[in-house]
Amino acid sequence: MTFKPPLPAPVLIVLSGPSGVGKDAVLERMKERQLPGVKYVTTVTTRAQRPREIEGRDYHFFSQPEFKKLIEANELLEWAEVYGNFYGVPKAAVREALKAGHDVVVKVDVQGAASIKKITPGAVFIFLLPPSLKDLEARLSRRLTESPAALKRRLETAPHELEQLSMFDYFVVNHEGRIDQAVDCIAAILAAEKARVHKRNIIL
Ligand SMILES: Nc1ncnc2c1ncn2[C@@H]1O[C@H](COP(=O)(O)OP(=O)(O)OP(=O)(O)O)[C@@H](O)[C@H]1O
Ligand SMILES: Nc1nc2c(ncn2[C@@H]2O[C@H](COP(=O)(O)O)[C@@H](O)[C@H]2O)c(=O)[nH]1
Repeated sequence: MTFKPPLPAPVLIVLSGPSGVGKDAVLERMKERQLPGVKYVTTVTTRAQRPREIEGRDYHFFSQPEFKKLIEANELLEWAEVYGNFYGVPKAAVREALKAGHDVVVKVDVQGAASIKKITPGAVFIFLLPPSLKDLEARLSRRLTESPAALKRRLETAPHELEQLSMFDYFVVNHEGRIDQAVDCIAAILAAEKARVHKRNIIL
């Protein structure tokens, strides 16, 4: 008898969590650690570019009319208005990366995760959690990117987002000063998902 183990199927990871929990910090560390075969799809936003942000790395920065065109051309896997700006996931980039056999990671807010779950429940939904609301507030404040009013808005939204935990497949706690531990946990989830006997079906 000849035997070959099954080929692992590409996985679509949807990373979500309240603003300031550390999604970008975790993604940045994942990139630094060069997890093999993983592609990160940069999302599109109409939000103003922050001083240290780089076009194409942090976001694709679009004007509102340009964003509207993407919606009309059905080029976004999902889109949402978040804190007064528009954000969306470019469908073609996700599709092409999966087609090339890569595992794909996208970062969205909780409403984005809910939308993607409706479209393709076969994605893997990970909720990044803060150790406490106090830590979340400290992180968002330290980042110095939000006006006091915007900070308040984001912090008031967080408890409602945290109530959506049951929608997710996994939670990962981003403990203070332990980003690598969160990355280890995501890498373990990815490894387990790739070893599934019954593959998840990704429909885009
Ligand atoms: N484990 C951690 N320990 C300490 N500080 C952290 C940790 N993770 C992230 N931070 C810091 O917390 C702040 C918020 O992190 P980050 O910008 O990555 O959050 P985010 O979830 O991507 O936010 P948003 O949803 O608003 O884009 C940053 O200053 C980041 O350096
Ligand atoms: N639904 C979507 N949410 C997205 C997308 N890209 C980013 N985000 C989330 O928006 C908020 C605000 O982000 P910020 O950079 O202004 O702090 C945060 O939760 C992001 O994760 C997207 O394509 N769709």
